[in-house]
Amino acid sequence: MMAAPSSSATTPADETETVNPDTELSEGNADVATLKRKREEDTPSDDAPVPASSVNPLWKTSLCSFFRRTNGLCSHGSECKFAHGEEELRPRPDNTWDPTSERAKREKADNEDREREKEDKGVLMMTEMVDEEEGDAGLSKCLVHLPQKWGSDQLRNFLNDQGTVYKSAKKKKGMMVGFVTFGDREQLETGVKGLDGKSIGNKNIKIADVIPRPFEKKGRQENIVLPKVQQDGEQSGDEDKGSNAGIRSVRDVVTPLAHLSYAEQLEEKKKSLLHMLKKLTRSARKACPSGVVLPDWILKSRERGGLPCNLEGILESPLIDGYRNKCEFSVGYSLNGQPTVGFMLGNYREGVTAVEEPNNCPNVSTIASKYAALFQRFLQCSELPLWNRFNNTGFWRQLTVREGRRSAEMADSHHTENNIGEVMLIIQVCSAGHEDSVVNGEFERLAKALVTGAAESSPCLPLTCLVVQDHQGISNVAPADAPLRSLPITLSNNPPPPLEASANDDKTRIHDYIGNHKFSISPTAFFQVNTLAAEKLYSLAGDWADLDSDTLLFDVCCGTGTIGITLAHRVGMVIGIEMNASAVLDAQRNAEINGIANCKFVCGKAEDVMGSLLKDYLQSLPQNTAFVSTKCEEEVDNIDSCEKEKTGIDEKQDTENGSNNLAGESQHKSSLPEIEDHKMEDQPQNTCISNKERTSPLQFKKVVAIVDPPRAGLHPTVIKTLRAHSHLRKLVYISCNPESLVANAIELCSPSPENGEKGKKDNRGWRNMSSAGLARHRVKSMPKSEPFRPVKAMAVDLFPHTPHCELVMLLERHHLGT
Ligand SMILES: C[S@@+](CC[C@H](N)C(=O)[O-])C[C@H]1O[C@@H](n2cnc3c(N)ncnc32)[C@H](O)[C@@H]1O
Repeated sequence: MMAAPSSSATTPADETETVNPDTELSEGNADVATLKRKREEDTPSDDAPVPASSVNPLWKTSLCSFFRRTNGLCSHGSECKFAHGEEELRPRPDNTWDPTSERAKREKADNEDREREKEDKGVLMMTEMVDEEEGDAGLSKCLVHLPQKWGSDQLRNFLNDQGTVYKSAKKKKGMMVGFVTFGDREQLETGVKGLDGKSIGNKNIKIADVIPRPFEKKGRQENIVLPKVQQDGEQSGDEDKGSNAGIRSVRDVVTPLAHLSYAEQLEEKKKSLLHMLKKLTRSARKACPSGVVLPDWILKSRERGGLPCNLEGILESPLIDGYRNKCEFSVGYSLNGQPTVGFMLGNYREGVTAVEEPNNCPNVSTIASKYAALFQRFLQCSELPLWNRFNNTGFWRQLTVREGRRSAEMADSHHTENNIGEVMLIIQVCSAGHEDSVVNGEFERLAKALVTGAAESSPCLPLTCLVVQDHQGISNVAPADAPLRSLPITLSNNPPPPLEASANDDKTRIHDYIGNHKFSISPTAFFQVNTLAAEKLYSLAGDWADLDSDTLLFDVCCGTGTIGITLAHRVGMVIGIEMNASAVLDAQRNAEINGIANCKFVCGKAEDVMGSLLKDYLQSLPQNTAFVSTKCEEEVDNIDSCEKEKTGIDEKQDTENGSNNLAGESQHKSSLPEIEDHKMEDQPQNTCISNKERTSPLQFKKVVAIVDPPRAGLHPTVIKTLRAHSHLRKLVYISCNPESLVANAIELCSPSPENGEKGKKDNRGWRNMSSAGLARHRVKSMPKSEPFRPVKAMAVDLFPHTPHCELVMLLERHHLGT
């Protein structure tokens, strides 16, 4: 199931939008009810032809209750619209089955089994929290589902309240697990019996084994021989096998769909997208203010089995294996205690810190795996320590491998690895507290090891630039302005040139191609991780945006300018908006190297600049006064604090959510590029426009926006701005997180209240709301404006073997004056 990673963590019981096959079918069930009401009127007469299944998509998609109750005596016989028995039953348009059917029940049970299996396996390994002196790890247990805000004191209080006898107990705030060591086996058995299943809040405690790992001794790593894993308190006989027992493999964690054929993976993704889309209809129906007529698209959703618009399909990824052009490899210890470069086996919150090699993850390219192995070999004899997530100390943190393809003319269709022409390696470290001379020495040795390893590899590996990122934060997600320095790449035995204190812009970039367009990419700029599939995505967005030379295209969250630049020849002008300063510089450079003159890129947060840009560029167009009032535009600026805060939280979740840290995207704080005299006088300080003069407003017949926000979705201010500007009739929404698309679409597509009703000031409950619940709440204070309507949706699979998928939705408003 493709649940967005953050949903379960933030969705409380009272606001649940969880996917329940029964409630999911409620729209469909409404259709069935209508069918049942009509069955008498529609009873086909002898000479009337039987309605063909093609006429009604719900034909025989529900079991006939008369047939079932009367043991086959339904008077409509074979002409009955309802299925007489399981054999006649057809799947519903959304690919689900009548929930009362055996098939649906079996599917549900299978899903539950799978979920349970996942839960059972989702535990744990670490001894950092179990002291050496406490001795026998066999006497330690891990308590799962504890409140994250608890520290060790609260855990001990809880154990004392329960009358549990133990030797020591530890817990770190922020984790949902704690560790208890018992004095002897009897204490352990009694303790486990008393604690297992005990509820705290709405969670039941689960007891898991602790799988010991090496721990740190006074800053120096020390590997200890691993005790055998405990199975029901017994020691297993095989150390190597034992240490991995019950733990999901890195392949399962990073690419959980890899066990399915590609066709099956697409089917899974489609199913989960259909569930998500139906949530949009349900939520928009709920959000519709009382006394306001439901929009047509909601009323007609019944004909589509509850969908807000048709899901037209799912475009396949041209490459299914090794497609990622960017991999972020963690540095840490494997289950066997070896310094390892790869992926974490779970997330820190759940107490998992073990890292395993990426070799079995089919989405990782051979080149990336080889670089991970080279770096790993280097770390095994480095003088400096690996980063320790428990006490936030250490030096080596992360390796990012970014690849750029050669142009299409040079492509080798048989050996896709041969198409990689450039590679950038970014090594993240935390230099604080380490001596410069030692650090510089290690960097020189590292550069040599990587350059030599790449040259000796067969075939040899491309290596274009080597960059060090210095980051002191707790999570590996560094801000865009974290210091970068370039390491020289030299193969000769001559002494290398001195290390450069800062990354020289020209030396720290790689290039990739989308169609015939060449893109220059700097270390922290976003670039879609599956270039060939992104090409399909952008061209679909362009087709749906219905562009022509009279179109002004807003490319919102434009990154390195990929969407605007690839579509520039189809429009009059492109305005790109992006908050990451180096991505904006890349975008400018990219327009130049592709000889494109009709693109402008603005550096700033969309929520800060969108309103004034729309005003500037649209001011000479005739206003559609039916829907825009000055008041409405003014109101856009008044975001209440709840929205601001919530957005901040979403962004944080976003960055911390990359549980398998194959993040294609990180949230960056913008730092300004050095472009002089380009600040727009009426813009907030942190924004600038990339061209020399401010272009005077031009007359464009059409204004279209393509938005491609990060996982958290669009800021509420951007949504209000888009709604407030009635010239904007068409909006193509590209989303890497269907859950936030749904939340944003609720706000974009729900009618605004008649009397400009204000949202309640008391927003204390927002923290516990789902994103859809929050969106419904915001609709209440939406300034009076014409809503969009969902016209069609299409998925593009950029992430084979994982549950993720891009979703594109076309939103429109009626034509001016209608
Ligand atoms: C999913 S990426 C899309 C980038 C680009 N459209 C592409 O396909 O390469 C989202 C981009 O939005 C940028 N971003 C995130 N929050 C933003 C904000 N509030 N305003 C403007 N840009 C933002 C990120 O830096 C990132 O480049």
